[in-house]
Parts: sequence; structure tokens; C-alpha cells
Amino acid sequence: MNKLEIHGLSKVFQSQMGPVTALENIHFDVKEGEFISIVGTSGCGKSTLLNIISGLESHTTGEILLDQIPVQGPGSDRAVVFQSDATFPWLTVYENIEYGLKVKKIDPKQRKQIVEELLSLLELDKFSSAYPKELSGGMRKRIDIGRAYAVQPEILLMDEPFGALDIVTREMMQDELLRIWSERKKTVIFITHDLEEAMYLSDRIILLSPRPGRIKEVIPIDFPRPRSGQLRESQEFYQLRNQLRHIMGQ
Ligand SMILES: Nc1ncnc2c1ncn2[C@@H]1O[C@H](COP(=O)(O)OP(=O)(O)OP(=O)(O)O)[C@@H](O)[C@H]1O
Repeated sequence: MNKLEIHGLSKVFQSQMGPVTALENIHFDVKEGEFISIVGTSGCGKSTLLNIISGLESHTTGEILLDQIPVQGPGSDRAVVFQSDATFPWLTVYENIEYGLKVKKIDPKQRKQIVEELLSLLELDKFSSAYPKELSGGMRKRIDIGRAYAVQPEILLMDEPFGALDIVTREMMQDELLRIWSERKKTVIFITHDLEEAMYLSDRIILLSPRPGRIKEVIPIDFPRPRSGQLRESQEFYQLRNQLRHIMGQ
């Protein structure tokens, strides 16, 4: 069943230099539980597309359906994880993950259960009373993921979430994300300009062309799951990366 459907979507910004067409005629479906990456060069409209799906940005033409219902603004059925650190520095790890549940007025007993389960899933249980500044960048990213999961969204939207991390931490976080995703399957839309990251994580990659962003190609990624670091070094991975680089460069 389709979780998300996008039909004929376009976005034109009115800027001081005149109209800027960021996205043109975008069409795609996302199945329940699917992991989709949107990849393209800088400025091709990836963040704009994600912001439109999240409801933070309006679209100019077309339609977005979430569970067959048109998206008309932000909602708790979608949670976003950005590249920048979104943790609240004045709250502990526990309180950060609990925050969205308090806003949603979830009762304290249920809140405690959800937060404790997530702390354990994210392997942050030993750090529940620490403050974000006492933790590494990778651990803070895990808090962000925990906050997004806590509110039990239908779709997780991730905008270059690991873009600010060094390569070793970044690959560790990709493994972490896949582990969490395999335990609690959510539909994920993941933005990145890193082809290898997209190939490692996704069920399908949507390649956008440079501005205006149009769908250049949709590539199914059939590497078996669970995936591990060995995949990144395999011949098949290397060949697909070269093939995709070639398509992107065309
Ligand atoms: N508020 C705005 N007003 C005018 N133009 C905008 C606005 N926001 C984005 N754009 C333009 O729309 C295009 C797409 O921007 P967007 O940030 O979505 O690209 P991106 O693929 O996410 O880029 P990057 O990978 O560098 O983050 C760019 O040309 C950008 O200049």
C-alpha cells in the first residue's frame, strides 16, 4: 500500500531576482515501511521537496497524499531530523526524548515506557541524565532520532542528518539507523548528496536533476538486508556507485 503519493508537484519561489523554479513535475509513490533516498547535486531542490512533504513549505502545483489524504501543513504524522543539532541543551537526554510526548499530552506512565524503550533501543540508557553538551556528535544525533521516533510518526523525514559528522561516525550512524529501522519499521525519506550513503541505506533511490529539480531516474537497490560494512567494499557496490555517478553526471 502507498504511504505517500506525489503527483505533478512543482515549486516556484518568488525571489528578488524573479521566479525560481526549484521543482518541476515530481511524481513518485512511497510504500509503507519503505526506505527512500532522494539524491542530487546542491541546489536541485532536495530540501525544498522534504520541506513540502513535512508541510513547512507550500507547493505551487500538484498534490501530496499521505495515507490518501492531502497534506496541507505540518502534522505529528511526520517527524523531521535535520543536519543541525536539534537537541535542547538545557534538557537531559531523557527529557529531550520525552519532550514531544509532553507536547502531545501523553500520560506520564506511557511517556516513561516509550522513553525507556527508546533509550534502550538507542543504547543511550546509561546517559539518560546527561546533557547533550556532555555527549559526542553521533550520540546527539541518536537523541534527535529518538525524539523523532518518540512521537510515533507515520513517516520519518531526514534532511542530511549525518552531514556534519566525520566519515567514521557517519558510517556508524548509518548502521545504527538501519538497526533501529529494522526493529521499528517506519517509512523513511532520506535526503543526501552522498550516493554511497543512499545506496547503503535505501530500498530505492530517487535521483533529481540539477535545477529545476526533476526526477532523472528511480533506482531500486536490491542489496540483501541486513546490510553491513562488507557491502561497502563489495564489487557490486562499487559497480553500482560508478553507474549512478555516470547517470548523475549526464
Ligand atoms: N526561499 C527561497 N526563495 C528563493 N529561492 C529559494 C528558496 N529556497 C530555496 N530556493 C532555491 O531553490 C533551489 C533548491 O534549493 P534547495 O535548498 O531545496 O536545494 P538542495 O538540493 O537541498 O541543496 P543543498 O544540497 O545545497 O542543500 C535553489 O536554487 C535555491 O536557491
